[in-house]
Amino acid sequence: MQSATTPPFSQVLTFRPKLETFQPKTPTLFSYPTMGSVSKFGTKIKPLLALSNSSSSSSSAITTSDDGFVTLIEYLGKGGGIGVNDDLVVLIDHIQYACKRIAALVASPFNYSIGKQTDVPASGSDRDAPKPLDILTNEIILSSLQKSGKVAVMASEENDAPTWISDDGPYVVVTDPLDGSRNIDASIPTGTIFGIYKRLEELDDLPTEEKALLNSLQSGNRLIASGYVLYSSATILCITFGSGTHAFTLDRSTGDFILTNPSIKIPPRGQIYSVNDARYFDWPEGLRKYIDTVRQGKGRYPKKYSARYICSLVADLHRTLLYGGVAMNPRDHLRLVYEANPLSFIVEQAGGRGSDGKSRILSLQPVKLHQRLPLFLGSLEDIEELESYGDVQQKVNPGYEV
Ligand SMILES: O=P(O)(O)OC[C@H]1O[C@](O)(COP(=O)(O)O)[C@@H](O)[C@@H]1O
Repeated sequence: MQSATTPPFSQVLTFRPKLETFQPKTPTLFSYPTMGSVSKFGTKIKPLLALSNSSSSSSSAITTSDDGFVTLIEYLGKGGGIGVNDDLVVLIDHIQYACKRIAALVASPFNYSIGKQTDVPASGSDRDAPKPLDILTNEIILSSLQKSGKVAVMASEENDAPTWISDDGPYVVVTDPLDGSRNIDASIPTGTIFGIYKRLEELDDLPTEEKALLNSLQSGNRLIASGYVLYSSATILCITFGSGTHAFTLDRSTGDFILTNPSIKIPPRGQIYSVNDARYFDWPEGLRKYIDTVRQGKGRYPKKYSARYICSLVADLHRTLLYGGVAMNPRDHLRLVYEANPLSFIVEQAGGRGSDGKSRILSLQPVKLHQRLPLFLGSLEDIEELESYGDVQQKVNPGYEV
């Protein structure tokens, strides 16, 4: 039953937050600094280089504008995204727009009442019961993909089957519109994940349902782009087109994603493992040994590791990408098609590895849209060491409640 203060779900679906809504309408003590105005405070910040852990030559192909800042779309237009054609730029532009709307939504004072509405019951398929915000963000992404005119089919965590959009759309998009939505009431970071494939033209004559599914079950090896957007203290869009991994930070004053971390290189070793270790006694011997070893500083890297676990895949991965180490979920929980594959592509393009504990994720052939698997993402040497323990996939799954 709806409470008196909670809008009905149908109204919630028409809730369309705009970024401008969150700009102060009356003068306040604080006004958003624009990127251009930052230098007035005495420090000329160059986001292109300031946050980069890349080599200086890697961004030399990109021409910066006068103020030294490059937006995502400028970056694509100026040769940053090698092999990115106009169709793909249009698609990315629509995806970034959808993600800005989601960024506003997850930060909105109204999402509390939206989140309080009764969860939609799980369907018969192997999907978790979606939360209202999962459905809303799914609608936002779908609407942007439809408007782009560039998408044949969207496969989402929130739909039992892929949604056919247009016969002549050149691309296939797989997505988890709002990962970590269970964290939302506590304002813990969440994220959107997406992967882009080319439409398989050889399937064009098949019945719609069949070609929608087969297009969505492409192996991760065939991804032409993938990315995530992290909704945290900053909103960060991290993307790869197969020529490095690059991160852009949302400038809320202009609504632009600004290139802040070009050519991210994940450190070959980190000192952080990220896992829900309340599950320790359900883990197999190999995984327990690995964690016991590195936390005592007795592994190949002779330093004691620290634990960090946000329980929000995008946030845990983003930290891992920048600081190194391993982000993992050893049980069959995360999804191959729209979580593991896009994120593995990002990690590999940054010099790391995505594994199911035995094999490279991107070489796996998906057989089901909502297929689950153990997932290990991170620094190359850390993942290789972890895999060497052999037995790291958790088979026991008593159906945890939180
Ligand atoms: O309960 P666990 O095993 O710690 O799993 C937590 C993981 O589940 C997730 O919340 C994803 O689950 P959903 O796809 O159901 O949202 C991740 O963000 C997080 O890393």
